[in-house]
Amino acid sequence: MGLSAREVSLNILYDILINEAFSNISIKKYLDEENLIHMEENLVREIVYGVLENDIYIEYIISKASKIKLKKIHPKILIILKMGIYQLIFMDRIPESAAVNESVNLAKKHGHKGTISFVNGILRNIIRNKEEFIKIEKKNKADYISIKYSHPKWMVERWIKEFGEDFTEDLCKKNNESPELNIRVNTLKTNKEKLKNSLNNYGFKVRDSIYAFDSLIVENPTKITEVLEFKQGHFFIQDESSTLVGQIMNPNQGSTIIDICSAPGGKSTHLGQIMNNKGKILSMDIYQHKLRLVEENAERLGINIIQTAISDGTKMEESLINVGDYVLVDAPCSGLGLIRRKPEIKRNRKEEDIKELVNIQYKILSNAKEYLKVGGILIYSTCTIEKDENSNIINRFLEENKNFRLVSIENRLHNKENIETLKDGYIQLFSHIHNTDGFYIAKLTKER
Ligand SMILES: C[S@@+](CC[C@H](N)C(=O)[O-])C[C@H]1O[C@@H](n2cnc3c(N)ncnc32)[C@H](O)[C@@H]1O
Repeated sequence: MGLSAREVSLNILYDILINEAFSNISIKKYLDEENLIHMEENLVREIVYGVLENDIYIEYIISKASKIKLKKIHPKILIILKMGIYQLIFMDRIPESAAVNESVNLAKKHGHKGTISFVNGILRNIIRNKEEFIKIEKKNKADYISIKYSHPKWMVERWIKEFGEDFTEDLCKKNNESPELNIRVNTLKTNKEKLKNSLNNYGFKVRDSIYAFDSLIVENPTKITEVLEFKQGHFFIQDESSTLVGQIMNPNQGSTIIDICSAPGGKSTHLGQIMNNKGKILSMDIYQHKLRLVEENAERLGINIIQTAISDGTKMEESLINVGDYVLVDAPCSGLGLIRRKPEIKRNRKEEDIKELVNIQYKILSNAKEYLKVGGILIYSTCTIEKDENSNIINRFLEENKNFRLVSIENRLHNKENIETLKDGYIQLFSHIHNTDGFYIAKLTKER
């Protein structure tokens, strides 16, 4: 007999929390292995994402309920407890008895007599005094936000300093809500209306996105990659924010584009689409295995003007100097704009990483400027909301390169709702304001 939904959830969470696996990859791997019915797959996703989103809060509850310190609890038993508490506190549709019994069954399989009564005791204690356990006794707002919305303290403090308390609370709250899936219509093969109709016929609920011309939002996307239109390359899964990069660059047909950090090819393939598959795109990345994804995606989408090349963007490629009509730096970044989709970022990302990333980003940008022809367009983008990785980088770059300036992107968005910086040549998107991933895009030109 195959594994139960909760056993699969335990394996996935162990993989993510202990082996630092990525949630999307681990979930796919385990769900592909087990043949769970649709409802059970949904339960797995709900428990896995729920525990990851609320990890700090759940640990806070355990620390109040357990005499044994968190670090002393066996990792598997701790995850079983977390899953049990998530079901008890955050899920309405699971009866308390089921949450306890299923957790005790898991403890029987993975622990011993002592751990069984430990799990049983803690969960029953929480049921008896729920209100007491969920109460957050913190006077300091940063501590409160950190526990309530399970974001590490350094992140909350950084954001409070940057954006203020209310903004940070709204952002952290939104980060724990499940995002909708966005797809980009491949206009080389179909159009928005045609694709909408086909997807509606399968029962998918689809609506237009706000800012991007070629994006659609799918409200019930389960198994969308199994439809014929996906296999035939009629669409690509890509957040609206990321689709705006190509839209803002808006390259002319026949141009030469250098995409320095291109894998898995979301933006390169979109640029190929905008250029009507005419011109040349050099898609580079530091990882060979990731470049294979660029090639696979280009093939599925019917784009043949992409040439891939392995290259470290921090090192100068002399052969590319003055070659690009357009250069894209979609830089490696802290990913703090993607927490809704990858909640494990909250746990794995460390504050010290940001400094290191800024160095890499600036080095890549400094090489990128050499690859651009005079009069060409340079786009810098990230999926983060950190000022150090975004506007601070661009301001420093402009300070040190007087031959570059920001270019207005006023007519490049379908809608201007809540965006006031279009004229200034950049945008910073936030999940709780724009309902997209947190994302930064700046458009610059080389004047001489
Ligand atoms: C934000 S992702 C790019 C996403 C891609 N542009 C897309 O739209 O699908 C950043 C990429 O930078 C690559 N990368 C990291 N360090 C790099 C470096 N030093 N040089 C070139 N690429 C690098 C990573 O492998 C990753 O694929």
